[in-house]
Amino acid sequence: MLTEQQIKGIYIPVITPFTDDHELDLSSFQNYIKVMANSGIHGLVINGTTGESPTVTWDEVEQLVKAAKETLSSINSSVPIMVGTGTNDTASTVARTKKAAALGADAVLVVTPYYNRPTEEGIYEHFRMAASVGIPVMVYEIPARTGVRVSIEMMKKIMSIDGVIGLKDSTNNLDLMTELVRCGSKPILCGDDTFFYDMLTKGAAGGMMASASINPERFLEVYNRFAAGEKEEAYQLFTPLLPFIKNLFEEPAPAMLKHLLAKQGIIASAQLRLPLMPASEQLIAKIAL
Ligand SMILES: O=C(O)C1=N[C@H](C(=O)O)C[C@H](O)C1
Repeated sequence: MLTEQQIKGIYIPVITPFTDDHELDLSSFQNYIKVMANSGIHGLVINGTTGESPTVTWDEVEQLVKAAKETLSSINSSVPIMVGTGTNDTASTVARTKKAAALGADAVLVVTPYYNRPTEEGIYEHFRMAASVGIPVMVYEIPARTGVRVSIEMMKKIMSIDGVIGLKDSTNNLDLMTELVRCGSKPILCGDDTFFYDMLTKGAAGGMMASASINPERFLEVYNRFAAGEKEEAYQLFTPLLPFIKNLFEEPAPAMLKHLLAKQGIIASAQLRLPLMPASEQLIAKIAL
């Protein structure tokens, strides 16, 4: 199981490859997991936003976790696996969290409950219940997608729950993490790729970023330089990545990411499930590998 100390470095929220018939493509998935794990990244996240969680069934998530574990063991890799189990229903979140624990996940990623607009007390209870299962919980705050923004005071309370080991911060600004770090918070990973360098300077422990799937060593180098105290070098390495990151998210993710992974030959097809659509020809023309 993951510890707070292991929440650092580059975590890859993995895509879910589909065949052209929209079925799971486990063979591409296993190849992709192997490439990511061999690159030296610090962790993998299955069924995050990048994994198209809204259109992947729980039964499919279980197949993905089993396939990833099998691949990692075949290459003697100890890269930890985090599984997205958060929904906007506390009971189903708890049930999924129990199932992820039974599958041997190292931690779970639980998003702030979206759509039903709970009170802050309700959100606190949601995370408390998820953490009570006994597998480490990483909180995922992404207001632009959930439609709710947890106050800084409430996030401090949520972070103090036993079993919560850190926060993936996709709030699109530095206010939350600046205050949490000031109070000596549990580790925070940047979940908003363009902010990676800025968040490192404010005390982030690393990043959980979809863009790091493409040539992960570029992001690892930024992190390693920064961690070694070579901040200017890290900045000089990160700045040229920004146009690539912006293009990657210009259209709904992970369309462009899947296109690039297919182009690199890591997965067989860039297929998505509706309502997500393939990357446009205009965007494809903008990004040369
Ligand atoms: O897969 C995720 O989870 C990620 N979420 C962020 C988002 O959805 O905007 C971006 C991050 O790169 C990965």
